[in-house]
Amino acid sequence: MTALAPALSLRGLARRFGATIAVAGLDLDIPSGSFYGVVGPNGAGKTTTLSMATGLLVPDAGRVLVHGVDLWADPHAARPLLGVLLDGLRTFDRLTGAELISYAGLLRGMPADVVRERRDDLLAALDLRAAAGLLVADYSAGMTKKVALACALVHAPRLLVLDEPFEAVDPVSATAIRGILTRFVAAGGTVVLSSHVMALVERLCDHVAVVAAGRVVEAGTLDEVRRGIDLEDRFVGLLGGAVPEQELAWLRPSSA
Ligand SMILES: Nc1ncnc2c1ncn2[C@@H]1O[C@H](COP(=O)(O)OP(=O)(O)OP(=O)(O)O)[C@@H](O)[C@H]1O
Repeated sequence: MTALAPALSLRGLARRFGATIAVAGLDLDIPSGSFYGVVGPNGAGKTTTLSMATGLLVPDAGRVLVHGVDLWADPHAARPLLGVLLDGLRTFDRLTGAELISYAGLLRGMPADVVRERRDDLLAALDLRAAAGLLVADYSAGMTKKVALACALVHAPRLLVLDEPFEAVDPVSATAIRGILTRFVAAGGTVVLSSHVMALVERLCDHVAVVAAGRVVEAGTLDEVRRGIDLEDRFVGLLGGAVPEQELAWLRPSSA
């Protein structure tokens, strides 16, 4: 591990599912201390990339370095550095929210009293105190996302990788999460998040990568990527031509 190493380095990352090439030799460096947004159209390979970058999906090829540590060669050294929230990841939903956070902390080998203290802090910070004793199976989509975020934060990782962390989360909770993440980066942590909400990426992130067809098509600081225009306009300019405009002539209320 070196002080100068990027928080996350992806080199030649590749993965296919049958005939589908989900990630096609993707290279990306996430500087330490950055708030990094990953954007791209549906099916671009973002979730597959983040799954391989966090040890949850075996790559067909390529390397993942977390603060200079090779994740797939030395997972025991790399995993403690990582906090992960992935879209659609199954969780132990027969536990209560409080139990799930405790379980995540204890699994990381943390002392029980520290886990208890951090669990209570996280439940309060994410407005989950009233739901702490409910089964996660009975949580709403936004509450499930918040408790999963708490599990990703409990061991105070150096690098947080979050797939769509704001999806389904109400505006008050989203503000609280933004505050938590901003303070985490200000304290020297690194956040990588994927999102389809360009305004959110522009507001939060200092770097952005645009991914399409399993590759990075543009990456750099927010200003380098958006080139003086809105990120959304830049995104559509880069990729909009890929989606043909299809006239749905039958889609008229009167044509039933
Ligand atoms: N488990 C799987 N089995 C088969 N194909 C998969 C699987 N996971 C992903 N794919 C395919 O890989 C490609 C990339 O999917 P991925 O979920 O990584 O994209 P994404 O950029 O996260 O999309 P979205 O923005 O819609 O969430 C898609 O064509 C998808 O159908």
